[in-house]
Amino acid sequence: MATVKNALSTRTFSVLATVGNNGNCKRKPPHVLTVAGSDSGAGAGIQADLKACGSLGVYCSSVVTAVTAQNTVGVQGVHPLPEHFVAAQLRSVLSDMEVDVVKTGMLPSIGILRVLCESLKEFPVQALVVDPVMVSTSGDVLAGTSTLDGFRDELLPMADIVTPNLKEAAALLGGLRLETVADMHHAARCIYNLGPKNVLVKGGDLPDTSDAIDIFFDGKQCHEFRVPRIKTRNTHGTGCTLASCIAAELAKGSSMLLAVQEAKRFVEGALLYSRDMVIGSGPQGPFDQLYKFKDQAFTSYRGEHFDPNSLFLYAVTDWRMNKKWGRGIVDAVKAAIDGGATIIQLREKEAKTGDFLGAAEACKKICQSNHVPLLINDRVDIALACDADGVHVGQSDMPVSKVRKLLGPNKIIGVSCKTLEQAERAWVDGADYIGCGGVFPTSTKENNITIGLDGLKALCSASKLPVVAIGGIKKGNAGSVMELGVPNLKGIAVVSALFDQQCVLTETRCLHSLLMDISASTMA
Ligand SMILES: Cc1ncc(COP(=O)(O)OP(=O)(O)O)c(N)n1
Ligand SMILES: Cc1nc(C(=O)O)sc1CCOP(=O)(O)O
Ligand SMILES: [Mg+2]
Repeated sequence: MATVKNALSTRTFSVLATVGNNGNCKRKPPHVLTVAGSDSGAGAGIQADLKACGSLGVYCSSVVTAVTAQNTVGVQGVHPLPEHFVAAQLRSVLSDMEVDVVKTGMLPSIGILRVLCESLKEFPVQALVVDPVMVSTSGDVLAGTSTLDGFRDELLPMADIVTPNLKEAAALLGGLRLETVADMHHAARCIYNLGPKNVLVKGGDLPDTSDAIDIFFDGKQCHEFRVPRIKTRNTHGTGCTLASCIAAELAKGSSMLLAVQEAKRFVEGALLYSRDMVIGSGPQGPFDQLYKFKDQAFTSYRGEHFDPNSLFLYAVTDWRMNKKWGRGIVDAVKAAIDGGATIIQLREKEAKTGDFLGAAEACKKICQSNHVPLLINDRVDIALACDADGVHVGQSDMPVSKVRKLLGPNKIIGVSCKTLEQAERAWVDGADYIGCGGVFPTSTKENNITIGLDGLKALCSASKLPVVAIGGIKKGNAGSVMELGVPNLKGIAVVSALFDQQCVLTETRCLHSLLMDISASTMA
């Protein structure tokens, strides 16, 4: 199984800037066209696609292939549109509107499927995402057997990714039994042989698993995505939403693997937010694809207020060390920033409240003028009083959910985690990043448990949040941490390596340039 390279995630948005007649700069937003059925209940189909793409900041046009009558009980009726009118819609949009990515959902007849293939040949797009909708999550059949042949022989060979659930994967493979994760790996490879460039087999229906497991195969490597299953009745439309999000991320310029990861994060977030929502009386409810607009606090970590790259060189102050070397906290912070620290945490365990606040206010000014975020360790009151950028808490400090309530959606919250359960909780509770350690033994924090490089690696691989490594890290071993190359590991947090030293400026400069060299060589 492959590890995901910790690529710098700056996205190249598909934005075409042109100068209009009046001299104004015009902007072409990333554009997904969904070709799918209408769901009267608005949980799935065209309605889900529009909401998901809109939430991700992508323009979404729509070609309706069928109108369905459905609700939380099931599908009461399907009314396919005439082929010539599906063709007319496709021509209208594709000939005029500079579509980046086409995403397909319900294609209710082989005729409609062929009309789509012809249109795509006439108007090629950057990527084609095929959600081979055949059976709804409620078990209702949405595409006949003739369409199955069309998927296999005509549409899949054109697809950049196909995203079958277990039933659809089984149908595409002639009724193959898919009951285990090993079966899913096998299915992903077999479907790949039908012609798509990438395959995502979704294991949401896999029996006897507490995790939701998906298998992604890009023709070379199989990636296994495992997340704890979210217990909710509101899962109608997950397939449509996932495929739309993949399409939206591709339209924004993501690589396929990152698009899939981001799409999965979006769906998980939406399910979590909507898990207790009650709409309709049937067995399967919709979830809220617009959740990001509803509860800022819930989704704060995805907001604009935090750039995970700021974790690159994270300086954590220590009152005793600064005293030992005869300098004040404000001078120490200034030197760390001048040397290249990308984020500062004031960890002043022994300071009196008044002194701490005074120092925090002075540091805030320096940090602000250097565009470096300032966090406060443990003390939410001090953070509020000095309007710091955020707070770092541990497992025995104030819980993240409470800190979020107090600080609001636009502040940064970091939380220390040593286990995968803690990391999952951090995400659910709305933290922005995880501090993971002790990577090595440290004398700065008493009785700290060392989890080692292996513990760090396991946590980073499972985490949905960016991670900064901490504990005993210094020039001599920083390379071994960053060269792990694990997803989500964004930097190192250090105390004694900067502050238990004669010259904070020199030590910070030195560590910063070492980190730059490492990231240049790992990206090469
Ligand atoms: C970046 C970062 N990671 C971990 C910690 C430790 O926080 P905590 O577990 O609350 O321990 P104390 O720092 O409060 O002793 C941290 N401070 N920063
Ligand atoms: C504050 C802190 N937290 C840790 C954790 O494992 O969560 S280790 C640690 C101390 C880090 O100091 P130094 O860089 O001097 O080893
Ligand atoms: Mg603490």
